Amino acid sequence: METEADLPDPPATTRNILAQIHPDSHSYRPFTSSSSSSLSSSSPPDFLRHVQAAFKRHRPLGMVQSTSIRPRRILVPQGEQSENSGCDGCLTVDTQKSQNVLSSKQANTVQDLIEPRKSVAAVVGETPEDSSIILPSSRGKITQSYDENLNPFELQKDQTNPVVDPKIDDVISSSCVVSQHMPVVDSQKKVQLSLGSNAITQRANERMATRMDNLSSHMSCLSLAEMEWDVSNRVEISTINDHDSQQRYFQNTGTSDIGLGSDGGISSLLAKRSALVQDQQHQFTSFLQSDVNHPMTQSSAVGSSCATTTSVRSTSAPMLNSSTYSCHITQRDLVHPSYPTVQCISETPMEVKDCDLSKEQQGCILKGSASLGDGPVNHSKDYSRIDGKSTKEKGFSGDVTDVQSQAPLTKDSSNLKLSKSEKPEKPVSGKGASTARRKSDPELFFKVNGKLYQKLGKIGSGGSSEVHKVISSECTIYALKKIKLKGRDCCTAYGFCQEIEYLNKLKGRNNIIQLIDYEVTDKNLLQEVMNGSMNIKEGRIKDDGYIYMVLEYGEIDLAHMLSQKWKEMDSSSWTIDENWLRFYWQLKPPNMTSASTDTHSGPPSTLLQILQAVKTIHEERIVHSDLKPANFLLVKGSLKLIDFGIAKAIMSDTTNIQRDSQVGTLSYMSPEAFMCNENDANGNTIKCGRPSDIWSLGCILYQMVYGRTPFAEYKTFWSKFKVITDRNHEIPYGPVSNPWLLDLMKKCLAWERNERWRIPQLLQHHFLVPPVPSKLSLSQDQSCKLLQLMAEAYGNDREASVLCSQLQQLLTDPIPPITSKLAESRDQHCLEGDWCLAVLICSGPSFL
Ligand SMILES: Nc1ncnc2c1ncn2[C@@H]1O[C@H](COP(=O)(O)OP(=O)(O)OP(=O)(O)O)[C@@H](O)[C@H]1O
Repeated sequence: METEADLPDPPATTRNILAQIHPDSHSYRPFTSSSSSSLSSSSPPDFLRHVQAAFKRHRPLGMVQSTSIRPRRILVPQGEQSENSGCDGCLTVDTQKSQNVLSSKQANTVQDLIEPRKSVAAVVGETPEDSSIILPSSRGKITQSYDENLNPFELQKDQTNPVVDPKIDDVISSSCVVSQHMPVVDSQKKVQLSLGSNAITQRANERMATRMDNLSSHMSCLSLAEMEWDVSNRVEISTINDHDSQQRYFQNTGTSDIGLGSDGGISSLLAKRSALVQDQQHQFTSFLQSDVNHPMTQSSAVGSSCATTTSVRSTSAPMLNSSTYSCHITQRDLVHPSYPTVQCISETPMEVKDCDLSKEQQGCILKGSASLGDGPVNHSKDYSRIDGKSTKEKGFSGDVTDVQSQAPLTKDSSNLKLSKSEKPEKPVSGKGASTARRKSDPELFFKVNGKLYQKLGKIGSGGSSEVHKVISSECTIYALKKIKLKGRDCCTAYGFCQEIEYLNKLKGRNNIIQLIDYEVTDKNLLQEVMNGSMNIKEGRIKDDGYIYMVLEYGEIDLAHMLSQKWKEMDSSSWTIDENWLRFYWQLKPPNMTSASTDTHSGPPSTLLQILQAVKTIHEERIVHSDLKPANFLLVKGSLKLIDFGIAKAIMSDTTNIQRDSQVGTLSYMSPEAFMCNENDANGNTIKCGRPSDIWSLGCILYQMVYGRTPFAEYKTFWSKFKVITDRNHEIPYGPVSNPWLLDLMKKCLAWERNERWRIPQLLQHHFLVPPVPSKLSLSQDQSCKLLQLMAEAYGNDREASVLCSQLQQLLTDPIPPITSKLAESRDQHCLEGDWCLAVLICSGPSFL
């Protein structure tokens, strides 16, 4: 058992407090003007004012509670046993008797009284060393334990003969209201009123002083306390700075009285206390209600220097991540808005740290501080916004500030860097910034089907659209294509809607850009396209309609990839470096025999990917009509085709599309695209189809090889038109070391569209599927001679002789059918003479 001597001297601050509370103490007489008689005779409100004043000077503590708000205490095992349990003079009253006058709620409050006895060690330990607050990290919150049942007016009843159960220290420690003479209900539901001696009182005073000191130091750490409220599933930050309410609270508490010395007195005490508690609860509830419209609603703090209490319900509290903060604003912030310190609680359990107001600019949402002088702030809203999860649900649909702050989180910062081609969006600055951010400011956000996407920068603007880099509420980067419909003719507008249709059709195809979401503000237009009931109307669209398409984000397009490479080279001395081409295209190793990407596991070449993408759409009977390097995007290492704005579906009874207008990018346009819908020399209508896309592919390949398009020197539309539509015009091909490459280009750029190779053929072209190189370089004659010799060597072996003669035959004419077992295992490439000979030689007699 601890002795008095063990107890440390309370520091001056505590002495002051204690003296105000216990003016009879010889050691700690704070106010000379204040005597025991004067104090004991002072009215309850006076006394409360002393207490309040003392606390104001020292520690801000939250202390009110409504019926619906249940404080959570930290439950840490209390090692200390009751020192005077069973001591003489302890008046024990079975609480059962008191239950008569206690409602169930009141019983709860009594239970609350009990709880501190068990848990108070969490707040204040027995010694200064162990008095440090051990915050349960798993809770992820700070809990301030307090008890509204402690009635400071009970002090007056026993001023001259203070009786303190040592355990009351604990109660006091866990309470925001200090009471020496509180009846303590023990865990066995006994009410114990200690009627101790002066010595006990003295000791208790000292212990109390110690506790107060400890409490003071704890509260200096926890000037802002957090309580868990069961009010709602929301997190609420609130502040009380309503002095009237505080005053009312104290005045109300001052109306109680305690009768001691008899059972009835205890009952009376409990009854009054419960009435008091009810009143307090009522006061607080009405305070909360009356504060609904107050800037900082739902406060739980009392005292001029104790302005803020924050409720964070651990189970429903927002997930605060490393870059979001919930901020607790002390009253000094309220009083001195310029005061720089704001307490922020990070998600890291129980971590309380100071952060600077500048956090706001960094994305820390400090609405409270920002709005301290400005008017209402709905903190719960703020909280839900800073919650990564709830933001997903709510924040993005409502308020945008958190999006701003949350968007460029650390998820993929590299993604957030704007590429050179991206122009950052105009920052909204100045006074209007915060206001602007509160709403879904179109300057900063796109809204597609009610979902907000924050603009990160403009990627580019095509002939018909603007494309922006955006971030969604899930922190995913997308490209958002915005097409303005106003001023477009109907056909063009239909075309834009058809792009959506095609992209929907191509969903899941990994070489086509994926459409995530879209919105056409002109619903009729979309409907007509989707129903196929388009009426070609004269005139242009007058309404302010837009098409929004949320697309997978591509890091770079092929055009930029190529131009970067070309910049590295001196264009005047542009020569084909086949090794570079092979590297650049990641050509398949020569020993691969199939162009199909499905049959090998290595990375497919760029060219293969281009062809595969076009194959995909051609299989879906879609002609892209605008193939060019800029329309192949690199998305996570894969080339994907974009921009189906002028794509056309091929009708089922034809292989061509009917173009309503001449479209495409001139440098890549096929001759028939220029002459689409005109009549040829035979009077047939010229139509576009898949070969048109093949021509464009030929232009891309040409550009990759030579660094310029085939008709680059013809600058104007008419000169281009003239030369491209001229069947006699010879496309210049510079020398290339690989004749297959030259052949591939020519196969694509055949003027006659029917002469152009189709995608399946191109995929088998020797440039992509190089022939197996010969291992031996024997001439045909030499090979035949060798076979002759072998046949002779086997002499009378008729079967061997037949095989040799068949092989000889193959060498001279590879077409005839083979009936032997050699034919069963043959590969078409293997039928060439040198190879067969090699097999024969290697296999020897055993093969034969
Ligand atoms: N999903 C995307 N990811 C990244 N960038 C994109 C994406 N879609 C388009 N872009 C960029 O925006 C540019 C214009 O896009 P797009 O080609 O779709 O628009 P457009 O108006 O049809 O252009 P144009 O008619 O000139 O071809 C592209 O060149 C490309 O750089």
